[in-house]
Formats: sequence, structure tokens, C-alpha cells
Amino acid sequence: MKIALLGYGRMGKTIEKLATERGHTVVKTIDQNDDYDFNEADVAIDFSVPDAAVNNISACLKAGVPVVSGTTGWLAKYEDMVSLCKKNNGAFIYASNFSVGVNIFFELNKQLAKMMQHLKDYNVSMTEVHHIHKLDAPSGTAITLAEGILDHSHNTDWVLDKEETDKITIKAEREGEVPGTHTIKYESQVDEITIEHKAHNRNGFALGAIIAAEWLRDKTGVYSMKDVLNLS
Ligand SMILES: NC(=O)C1=CN([C@@H]2O[C@H](COP(=O)(O)OP(=O)(O)OC[C@H]3O[C@@H](n4cnc5c(N)ncnc54)[C@H](O)[C@@H]3O)[C@@H](O)[C@H]2O)C=CC1
Ligand SMILES: O=C(O)C1=N[C@H](C(=O)O)C[C@H](O)C1
Repeated sequence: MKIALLGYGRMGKTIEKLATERGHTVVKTIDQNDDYDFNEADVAIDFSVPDAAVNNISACLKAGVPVVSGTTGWLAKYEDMVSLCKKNNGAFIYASNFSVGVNIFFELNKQLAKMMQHLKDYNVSMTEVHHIHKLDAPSGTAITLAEGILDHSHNTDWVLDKEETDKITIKAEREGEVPGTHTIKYESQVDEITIEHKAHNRNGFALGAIIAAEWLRDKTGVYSMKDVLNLS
């Protein structure tokens, strides 16, 4: 598979290494420029910066190149990208987190939220810890987790780094080179239940994005990692 990489930072470089090991070829790298000649790529993978994601994804869709995006912090424009994909009969997957482990954790989180939904003695909160270079807060993964809880909760929204009645507090911590840790806690007067996903490195995110690209390259439509991994 010929891959164009949009964003050649920590994730772009990890994807290049793992994709090459899987027999793929990176035919184009776009980093801090808008030279959108995709060099006959079969698929594009975007791990760039929040401000660049919409332009990058749009350029791929307009050029007819299937695009996998893991960039976080731009989701206010997600529906615009869905419309553009449909208009161009293109192919697009966004995931706040491509790792298989986190996608299992997303399902576990929803199951736990269902079980806890009528237990009013428990207060739910979340902590995400990432490296000091991260531009957005809370993490895209934390937002997906919060949405999974809100579907089965009396809480009406999430709030960042503060406490409000009927809202899920997400605490965002930035420490050293932490790849990404997400913890969800249900706490009552008598006990607490905690579930946690801890990434040991970036390989899981990168491999998941490559698997998504392999899956997407011959398709049209808008998909999620749930489709790729066939999770019910
Ligand atoms: N969905 C997932 O599984 C994961 C998502 N991420 C997200 O991916 C994004 C990238 O993460 P990292 O690689 O750690 O960041 P990074 O800062 O190491 O790399 C971003 C790269 O994008 C480049 N860039 C800036 N403007 C650009 C433009 N207009 N077009 C193309 N590239 C441009 C920068 O020069 C930099 O090399 C972040 O939004 C992060 O939150 C990170 C890990 C996993
Ligand atoms: O910026 C990162 O590094 C990560 N970003 C993603 C997010 O915002 O959820 C995924 C992962 O946690 C690493």
C-alpha cells in the first residue's frame, strides 16, 4: 500500500516505521506545507495539529484519496468533513484513539456506565495524563469516553478541570513524556470503582491507524474504528 503521511511528528514517524515493517511504502510526507500532490498514494494518514486537520482532510477528499485522521482538537468541524466526504464519494475514518486496547476500553466504559446509571450514590469523574507537548485538552480520547458515559447518565455534559453539578469532571494533567493514560472513577461514601487504560508507547495508536488504512483503502463512506474492528 502506498501511504501519504500528513504530519511527520511523533505519530507520523512511528507510523512510517511500523508501516514499512508491514511492507507498505510512504510515498509522500506533508509537514507544515500544503503541497497536496499525493504522489499516487492509495491512502493518506493524518496525524498533524488541530489547526491543520480540516485543510488536510479536505485536500485528501477533494483529491479522491481515502483518509484516516487521528488528529484531535478539531471536532467542531467533523460534520463538515462528513458532508465533504459524501459529496466527493470519498472514504474517511476519524478516531480519537486508534489503539485496539483503547477501543476495547471504550466499550468497557459504556458497559460500566450502563451498570452504574441508576446508582445515584456514585459520582463519576475522569483523569487523563499526557506528555507536556500536547496542544489540546482534554484529550480526544477523554471526550469520547465522556460521551460514552453521558449516553447512560443523569449528567448533562463534561467540564474541564472544575466541578459542576450534574457534569462529569475531566482533569487533564501534563507530565514529562507520558504517551497517554485515561482513568475513570466512580466514587461513593463507601467505596470506589476505577477502570484505566495506560499506553506504554505510541505503537498501539500507530498500528491501529495502519490497520484502519488497510481496511479503508478500497471503500467509500464514513466509518469509525468500531467498523474496522467489528466491535458490536
Ligand atoms: N487518534 C489517535 O490514536 C492519536 C492521536 N494523536 C493526535 O495526533 C496529533 C499529532 O500527534 P503527535 O504526532 O504526537 O504530534 P507532533 O507535534 O509530534 O506532530 C505533529 C506534526 O504536524 C506537523 N504539522 C504542523 N502543521 C501542519 C500542516 N499544516 N500539515 C501537516 N503537518 C503539519 C508538525 O510540524 C508536526 O511535525 C495530535 O492531535 C494528537 O492528539 C496522537 C496519538 C494517537
Ligand atoms: O496527543 C497525544 O499524544 C494523544 N492524543 C490522543 C488524544 O487526544 O486522545 C490519543 C492519545 O491519548 C495520545
